[in-house]
Amino acid sequence: MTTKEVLAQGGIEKIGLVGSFLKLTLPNGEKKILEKDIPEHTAGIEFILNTLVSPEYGAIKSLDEINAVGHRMVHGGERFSESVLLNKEVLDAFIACNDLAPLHNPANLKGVNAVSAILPNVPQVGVFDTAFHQTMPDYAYMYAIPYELYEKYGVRRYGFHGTSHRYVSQRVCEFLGVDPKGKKIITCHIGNGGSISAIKDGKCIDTSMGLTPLEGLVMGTRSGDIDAGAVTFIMEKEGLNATGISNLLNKKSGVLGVSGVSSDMRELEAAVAAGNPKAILAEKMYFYRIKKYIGAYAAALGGVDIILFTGGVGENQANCRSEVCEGLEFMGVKIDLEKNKVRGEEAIISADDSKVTVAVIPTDEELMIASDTLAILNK
Ligand SMILES: Nc1ncnc2c1ncn2[C@@H]1O[C@H](COP(=O)(O)OP(=O)(O)O)[C@@H](O)[C@H]1O
Ligand SMILES: CC(=O)OP(=O)(O)O
Ligand SMILES: [Mg+2]
Repeated sequence: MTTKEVLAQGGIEKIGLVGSFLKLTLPNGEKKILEKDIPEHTAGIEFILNTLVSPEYGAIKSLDEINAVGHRMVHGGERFSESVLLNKEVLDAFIACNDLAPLHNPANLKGVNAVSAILPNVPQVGVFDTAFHQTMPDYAYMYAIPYELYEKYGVRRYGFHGTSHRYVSQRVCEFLGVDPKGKKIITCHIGNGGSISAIKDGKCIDTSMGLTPLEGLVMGTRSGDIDAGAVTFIMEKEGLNATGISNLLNKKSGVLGVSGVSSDMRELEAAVAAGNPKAILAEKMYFYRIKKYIGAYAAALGGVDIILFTGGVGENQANCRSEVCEGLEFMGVKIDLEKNKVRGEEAIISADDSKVTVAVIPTDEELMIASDTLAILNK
């Protein structure tokens, strides 16, 4: 961690399915796919650790070299406003949030348990997606529904991708050589899931995701904002129960649902280039929603100094950035189309005479997790 050197990077896909594999990037940049039957998460963690120490791919010589393990944990509710050392009491509080993120939290816990089983004496740290957003004021995080639903079940807006919003908002200030104090920043994390945050003096004051990662932007397969009246209407017309409507809005909507083509923005771009009208519509909706949130957050912040793009789409797709910023000249946003051609690297993409600085900052949630873990270890 002194040099922040990446020794190995990778992830397992298709756990419990046919054709599961570990995708690995070696320090020299070489990519490998290691196919392996991985029925559940503990076997997956075991395979990762064995790969780390194997002579062929070995990044380390022995598991004894691992001083700590940091985990991305998605929903920490109101309990966690910063990263914490994991112990039984903390994990019980985390499990209590399972209902709020049924897709993410149980999987996170499996990762923790697997590491505990294999490396019982190594400290583990939890880094929560929701933590950075805990500074939102109540009038931004409350829903206008009966107050007792907040008291009984914690129904409120929490926000997600907080580790990414925290990293890029700090990093952009380092990159530009400015102090976060006094700065108004809008961070656009646009990946498979997408969210936007408004950040004042380094603190989050609003973010587009809510109780769950469904609110806000149009995403790959998620609808984002939708009239709750439309939700109950569809449930009645289509005879859907809670699970049915949740699947429809989380997995079959967004650009996939509108275009019928794909949830992947590269494939959507290809369909747009081929003139597919539904793909063109889906793309316009996707960009328009981002623009609306930028306008809203400029108002919430009382102005904006920096707008930045991150995430798979935000880092790579130039026309997303230019379409989103088009027409925002009135608020001092002027993109330089030549500079905007950048892909996956830190850059300023606004014109020299743009009042607002627009930037691309590739996110690095892993570095944030490692840094938090080290800081807690050193405490
Ligand atoms: N070179 C690229 N050009 C356009 N879109 C890209 C590019 N690379 C990745 N993407 C898009 O980024 C999205 C995935 O973003 P990512 O941040 O990896 O998602 P997540 O972490 O939420 O799974 C996909 O829609 C993908 O098509
Ligand atoms: C919380 C969330 O939406 O995460 P992801 O974008 O990784 O699905
Ligand atoms: Mg991501």
